[in-house]
Formats: sequence, structure tokens, C-alpha cells
Amino acid sequence: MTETTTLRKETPQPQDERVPTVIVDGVDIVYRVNGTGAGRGTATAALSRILRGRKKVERRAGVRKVHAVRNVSFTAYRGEAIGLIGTNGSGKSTLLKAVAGLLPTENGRIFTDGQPSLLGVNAALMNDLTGERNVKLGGLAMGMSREQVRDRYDEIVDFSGINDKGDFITLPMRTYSSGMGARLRFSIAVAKEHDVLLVDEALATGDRSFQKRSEQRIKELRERAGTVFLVSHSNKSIRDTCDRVLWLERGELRMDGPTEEVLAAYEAFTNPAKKPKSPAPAKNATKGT
Ligand SMILES: Nc1ncnc2c1ncn2[C@@H]1O[C@H](COP(=O)(O)OP(=O)(O)OP(=O)(O)O)[C@@H](O)[C@H]1O
Repeated sequence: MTETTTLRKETPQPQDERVPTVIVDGVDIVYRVNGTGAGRGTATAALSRILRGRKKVERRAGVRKVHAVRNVSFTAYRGEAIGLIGTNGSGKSTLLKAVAGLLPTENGRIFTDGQPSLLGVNAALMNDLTGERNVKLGGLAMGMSREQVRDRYDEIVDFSGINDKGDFITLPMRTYSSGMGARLRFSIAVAKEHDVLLVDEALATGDRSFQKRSEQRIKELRERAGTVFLVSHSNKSIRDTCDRVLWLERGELRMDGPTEEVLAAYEAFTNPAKKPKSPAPAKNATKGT
């Protein structure tokens, strides 16, 4: 189970002492996918899963396991912006959801300081309500008071740029393009200060000027002592926003270090043609992945 606990030390620490905000300790995450076993999806099958041992039921029902995150450990500190990179299906979103407390861990533990907030491009706003109603309800849902929402409303709408091309904020969200919807979700989420903010690809959806504003906002959030995690396939966004990068591949943590160092290794991995010239590998050498 994901645990939330206070990590601040009781005794006063020197100013430059780093304060851990997220500790991920030997974490494995496994999805279970129902296969072709009889009765799958029925109420009876669900009841029998509860009543019988998990392993036996899994075998009978043809449950397949997907081991999405494997023995991952790291510590994040207050004030850090950490990029999560890796090829498709490497476990980035899964790890982020687990840090947010939305997925249980199979092994290992996750400790967080404060309540992490996960901002994904699919974060739920209500399509039939106007942008205006969504800003208000979204703000309240994040724990802002009515006054705070009222005070910040114009700022949120301006930041989103939704009204740049006309009065769209009073139209239902279903009339927005996917980029506009993502921008509004991001703008609502960053209106509040977060202890730990988890951003899943949100930056990649906006246009360049929105990306610039988002990067600036992430920097401000960091300066106000939060920790930001950013999952992105845009190496440029990661470079512009993060000072540390975790590289996941096939669920394993391949590298954890300064942005430039990790990105250089990742770029060499994803685009070997660009690798700096090195001596030709010996014939029959095993290819690493
Ligand atoms: N709900 C799910 N049920 C079963 N398997 C899942 C589920 N979600 C993800 N997976 C599997 O877990 C693995 C990691 O997926 P995840 O979405 O975390 O990767 P990712 O690095 O975020 O990928 P991408 O860059 O494509 O968004 C993949 O093999 C994927 O198929």
C-alpha cells in the first residue's frame, strides 16, 4: 500500500539541508488483467475472487500479470523538478499513479510528505459544463475556498489562454479542442500550490507559448518549496523544466541523475545513429537493450 507520512524532521535543520518529499523504496507494481476464464466480469466471479485464494483464482480465471515497475527506488527532495523519461510502456505513468496513491504496490513502499496531486491530460473535468463552471468546481475539488477560487478565477482563465480567440470560457468543454481542454486542466491544477505535483505529459499538449507559460509556472511552484514530477516524451520540455531525470526502461530504473547526463544517455539509446563514434563492437557481441 502507498503510505503517506510526515517526513519533516522534528529538530530544526540547517537551511541548506535537503528535505525529502517522496521516498520510493524497492517498489514493484503489477497489473492483473482478466483473461478468458469462465465467468469473468460477473458478480459471481468477483465474489469467488474474494472468497478464494488469489493465486488459485488467478490460474482458473486466466489472469495475466503485467509487471509494470520493477524494484524502483529513489528519494525526491523539496524544490526539485524531476523528469520521468523512457520509451512507450516503460512504466512512467504507472509509477506516477503509484506515487499519487492511486495504485497499490506489489512490493516495497512509497512515503510522501503531504498530499501528492496527479495532473494528467485525462484528469476529469465535466464535458457538459462550461469552462467557467469547471474552473470553479475544479478549484473547489482541489481544496480551494470559494474566495480563493473567486480571487484566482481571472488569473486561471488568462493563464489557460482559452479566451484568447473569443469567449470560449462560457461554452461547454465538449466544444474545446483537446489542446484547449488540456490547457484548462493544467491551469486549474497549477492555481494551487502543491507539496508534490505530478504532471503527466500536460506540457506536450499546449502550443509553444502555453508550454513556455507552463514551464515558468512549474519553476515558480518549485521555488515555493514544492516538488514537481514531469512525465514527458519531449526532451526539450524536460531540459527546460527539470534539473534531475529518472529514466525508466521496461519498468526498471536505468538511470537517475542530472538532466543533461541522463538525456544524453537516453538520446544515444533511442537514436543510436547519433551516438558519438566509438570502436566497432566485436562480432557476435550480444546486443544490450
Ligand atoms: N490498466 C492497465 N492494465 C494492465 N496493464 C497496464 C495498464 N496500464 C498500463 N499497463 C502496462 O504497464 C506497462 C507500463 O505502462 P505505462 O502506461 O506506465 O507506461 P509509460 O511509460 O507511461 O508509457 P507511455 O510513454 O506510452 O505513456 C505497459 O506494459 C502497459 O501495457
